[in-house]
Amino acid sequence: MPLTGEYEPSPAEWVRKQVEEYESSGGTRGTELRGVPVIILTTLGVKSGKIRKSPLMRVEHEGHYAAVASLGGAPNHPVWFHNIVAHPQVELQDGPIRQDMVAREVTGAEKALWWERAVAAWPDYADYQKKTEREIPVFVLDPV
Ligand SMILES: C[C@H](OP(=O)(O)OC[C@@H](O)[C@@H](O)[C@@H](O)Cn1c2nc(=O)[nH]c(=O)c-2cc2ccc(O)cc21)C(=O)N[C@@H](CCC(=O)N[C@@H](CCC(=O)O)C(=O)O)C(=O)O
Repeated sequence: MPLTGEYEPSPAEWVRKQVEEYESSGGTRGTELRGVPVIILTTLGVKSGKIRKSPLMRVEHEGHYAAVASLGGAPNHPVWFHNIVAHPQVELQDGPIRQDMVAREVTGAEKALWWERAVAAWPDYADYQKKTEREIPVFVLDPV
């Protein structure tokens, strides 16, 4: 069931612009970062109830995706982390395809497997983890 509510664009201009280009082109433009594929994760704001959209690096395996709450290795989680924890029903756009997903945080061996996939897709993730004491959370998004 697609998320409904008022969309609140990101206060970060580069993020807002990427979402705008991605969506207005039907997922044919604005779909990369430095030549690497990006997806759009839509979450429900845990406080505002508004629709939030966060581009993330595309980490996919057999129709399942990872959402890596890296925030470039910042000491704190991205805010969308709290949205997903409170409301795991999310939407994912991968190029022209949008689908409803359910998110679950992974730990242990499953996290290690997805972390390997994430670093293979975007090696900077390994640098981000080295930069911070915070253990970067990984969510797996399973199709509904
Ligand atoms: C700036 C902040 O964004 P954030 O949710 O912390 O997410 C920060 C970033 O992770 C997010 O911008 C990502 O899209 C950045 N980003 C990546 N971020 C990542 O963490 N991982 C990635 O792989 C990644 C890739 C990527 C690729 C392209 C690109 O353009 C951006 C990319 C934000 O939107 N803050 C809002 C609030 C957002 C929100 O969800 N509020 C909740 C309240 C939540 C609460 O307060 O608990 C609500 O509405 O209820 C604000 O300050 O008004």
